[in-house]
Amino acid sequence: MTSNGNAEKPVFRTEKLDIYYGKFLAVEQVVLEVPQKQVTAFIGPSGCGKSTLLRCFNRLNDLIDGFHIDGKIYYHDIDLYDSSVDAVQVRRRIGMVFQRPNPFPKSIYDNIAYGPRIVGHEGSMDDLVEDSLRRAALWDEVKDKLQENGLSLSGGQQQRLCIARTIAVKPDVVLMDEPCSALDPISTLKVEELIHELKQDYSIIIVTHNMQQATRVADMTAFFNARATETGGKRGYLVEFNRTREIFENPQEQSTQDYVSGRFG
Ligand SMILES: Nc1ncnc2c1ncn2[C@@H]1O[C@H](COP(=O)(O)OP(=O)(O)OP(=O)(O)O)[C@@H](O)[C@H]1O
Repeated sequence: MTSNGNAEKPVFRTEKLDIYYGKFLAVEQVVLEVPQKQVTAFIGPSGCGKSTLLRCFNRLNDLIDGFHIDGKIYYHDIDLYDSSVDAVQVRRRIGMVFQRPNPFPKSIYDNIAYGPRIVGHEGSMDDLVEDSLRRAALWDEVKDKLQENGLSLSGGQQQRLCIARTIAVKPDVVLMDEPCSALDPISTLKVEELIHELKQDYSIIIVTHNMQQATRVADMTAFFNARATETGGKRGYLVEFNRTREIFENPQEQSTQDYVSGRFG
């Protein structure tokens, strides 16, 4: 797997980013640089816009009526929302793993082969399927039943299948929206180990409500909060972004301290 650009440069950079659903300004003025080949966690109380921001990075919100942004998101040096950028290509380079495992109702093999077939993968599909499943630490558990339905696997295995499916199209970035929240503790640890392995090759952003998970997997952590608006709603904003250890052991803001010590949220 290759990534574009210099490893010193951020994979994403936002400039004064405002995110709207129709007239509702959901998240305001995000200024953030997400490093390459590291794990970045987004934490914060419910409704502060973590998932909204995450979905901006692969233009998944484009599918929502009324969604728009002000400001900029750069992916490497590309203005991600420029009219010349093809959102389908973006989603190929920037994959996503969701909260609930969502394998296709197809065989384990075809779950992996589906994306590469669409993009015209040349070379051995068997090798690609094996390699993707190995990288997702699932090969040994499924190698003798590749033709069985993906939905026959356990929840934790299904989530690793979804991760294998995501990396099979050789993305540059993997976005994860609470990937372990539907999993038991053992499956959660397996996925966390996998995240550690994957950061050798991919830049990863993970939304999590689990503080321990952020400390276990993330190199960098962004803490978001929401403030009340004049109209009684809530508007998210980035409070603090730093190395995970700093956020948890030496935060600069009182609200970060309160959140990471479990005093609110
Ligand atoms: N499709 C949508 N249409 C309109 N408003 C939305 C949509 N999705 C999210 N919102 C609003 O945007 C704000 C941020 O929501 P978001 O789900 O991004 O927060 P979050 O921090 O990820 O929350 P949680 O931790 O509960 O998942 C909320 O006020 C939410 O109601």
